[in-house]
Amino acid sequence: MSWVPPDLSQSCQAGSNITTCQPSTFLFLQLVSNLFGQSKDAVERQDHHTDLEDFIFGDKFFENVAAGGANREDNAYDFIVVGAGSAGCVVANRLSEIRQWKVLLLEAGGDEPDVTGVPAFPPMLQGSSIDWGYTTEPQQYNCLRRREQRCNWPRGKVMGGSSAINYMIYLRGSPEDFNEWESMGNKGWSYDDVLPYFKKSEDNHDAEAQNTFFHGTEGYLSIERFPFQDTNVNMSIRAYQELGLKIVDQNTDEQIGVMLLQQTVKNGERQSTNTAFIRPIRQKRKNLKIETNTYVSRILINPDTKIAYGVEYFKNNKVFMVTARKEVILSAGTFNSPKTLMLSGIGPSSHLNEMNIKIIQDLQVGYNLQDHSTLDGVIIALNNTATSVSDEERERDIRQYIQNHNGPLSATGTLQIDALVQTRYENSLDRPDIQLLLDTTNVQNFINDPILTSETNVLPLAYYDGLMLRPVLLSPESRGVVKLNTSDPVFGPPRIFSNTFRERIDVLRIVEGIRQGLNLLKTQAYRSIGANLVTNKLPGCEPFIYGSDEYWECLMRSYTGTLHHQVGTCKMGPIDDKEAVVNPELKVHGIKNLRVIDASVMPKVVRGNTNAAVIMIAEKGSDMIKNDWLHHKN
Ligand SMILES: Cc1cc2nc3c(=O)[nH]c(=O)nc-3n(C[C@H](O)[C@H](O)[C@H](O)COP(=O)(O)OP(=O)(O)OC[C@H]3O[C@@H](n4cnc5c(N)ncnc54)[C@H](O)[C@@H]3O)c2cc1C
Repeated sequence: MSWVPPDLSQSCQAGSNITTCQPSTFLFLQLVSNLFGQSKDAVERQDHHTDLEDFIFGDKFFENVAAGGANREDNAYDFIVVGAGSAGCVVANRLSEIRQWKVLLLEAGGDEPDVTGVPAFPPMLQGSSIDWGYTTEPQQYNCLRRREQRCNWPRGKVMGGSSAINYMIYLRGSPEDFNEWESMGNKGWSYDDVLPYFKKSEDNHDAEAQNTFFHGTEGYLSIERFPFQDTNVNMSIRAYQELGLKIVDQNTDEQIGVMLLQQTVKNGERQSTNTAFIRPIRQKRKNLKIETNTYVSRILINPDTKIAYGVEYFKNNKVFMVTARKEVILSAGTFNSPKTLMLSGIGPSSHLNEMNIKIIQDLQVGYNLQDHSTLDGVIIALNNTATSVSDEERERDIRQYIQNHNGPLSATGTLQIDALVQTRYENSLDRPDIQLLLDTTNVQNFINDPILTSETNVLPLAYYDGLMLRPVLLSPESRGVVKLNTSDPVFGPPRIFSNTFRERIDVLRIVEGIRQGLNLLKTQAYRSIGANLVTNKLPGCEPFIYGSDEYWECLMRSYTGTLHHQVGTCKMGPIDDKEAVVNPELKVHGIKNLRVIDASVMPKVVRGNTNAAVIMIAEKGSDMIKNDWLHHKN
């Protein structure tokens, strides 16, 4: 099954006045698909995407299955891991290290196509065949100018999950984030407890690896800088230094400052958790079975004993059941882990009643949703780079990348710079509350049609003539909720009520973040290239004075953005925490032999990009499982 790029014809109408709607973009995507659409994973599997829509279900759905409509896979496993994303790939690797354990890894998507490997390509992965394509529900606080007032919240549906489509930033968060988790009743999750697990997965060969207190060199996951920096990268780092920010390694105990980011890459190629943790063992460990294009619909739980004993899944239009002798581990991510729990009878009783699902355990599944929010629309025009590269230049860059994994396509443009700052609203001593990122953009397209520009943002990050300043809210107060789809709970997308910017403090922090970021324009570095702020007002915000607090708030609510760091919907917490879904050992409260291990368990989002912390959670969770079954139960 080869990769299918996003379908721009959905957005581009005849007469669209932006360049990404021109035929050259369609041809470029076709070229990329031809060159990078296949997967280098060894066995090109014969299975096809399950045409789930063809499967009929309704009120009697689960009764039919229970009555024998399902094929039972008699071959029991010790552990079943649901979802091969950032967490699931790590867990499957670590559990299958124990030779006598039989491990089954089930993934709804297919093999990871080669297109994910190219660092400059993430924009074109969103909306492509390896994205679940979720959107938020329309709300009064956010996404007001987006199509149908919904923001796109992509998630990877592929081996590697979201680590295969993300921007590869490796940033762990502040030590105090983890101490805070512990202070919320999660014993064993302080920074001292989790640091060894960050180091365990890390294989860092850059200079900072010499600081062996914080960095590891023997893990599966390669952490490196990109091999290519264009002139604006170094110029922007100099500018931040002019503003007084120190260059620091933000993956130590010091975050406030600026750095050329560490990335999940190896020799100019992405390291998803599939690439790092599964590829090296996939054909070697006989006790690990991987099933792709396999959609898990629910966890099988005995309602009397409350013991989880397997899963039910769909593949090739057939429904199967498979059993787990020891545990089921749910690693389906922030949206699909709560969804799967609710379909299995674990969730808030009011919602499960409404959905006619028999309640096995009443827990606040789906609540506590948090995200790192940002906005589109604060644009700095540069005079030293061009968006309009010729076909020849693009082909030259592709050739260079294929030959030696170098050149403009081996990096994410200016997105490889990270500044972490504090606003006046931050009370902690040394934790940042705003991340300043510099995304790349095409200025004229954005002025012509900001919504269409973001919908058709598929070209490599390497080609740009403007910077989109993105202040990112690191410690949001707003909390959202995930619920089941009312008309199609099993196969339909979950309903995501993001509640982004519902709390006023979140807006205030971003406003100050914008102002701090715009100080870049005062620096010698930016002045010397004639960089200037694009002050055209965006549609919907014309009534406000450009640059006023009200104008920035209008942009936030109209052109809401996300760093895609949604977490928290199966919150980790002790039994007396009314919102908690899993305990500090990641076991679902009240249920035996079922854990959740993924981004959904974070009680509070870390003040860094979430992939590194998810991988750490998976490393630590795997050790907890080993400890239980090797040392206590057997
Ligand atoms: C576009 C984007 C950019 C990002 N950029 C960065 C970044 O630069 N740095 C960073 O640190 N973080 C980034 N993140 C966030 C980070 O990648 C995620 O926090 C992390 O990958 C989440 O890991 P997870 O294991 O919880 O979920 P996922 O990695 O999403 O894995 C869940 C897996 O479960 C599978 N699955 C779901 N439901 C089922 C089912 N019912 N049956 C079978 N399988 C199922 C999915 O297909 C998927 O493979 C980004 C995320 C996105 C989407």
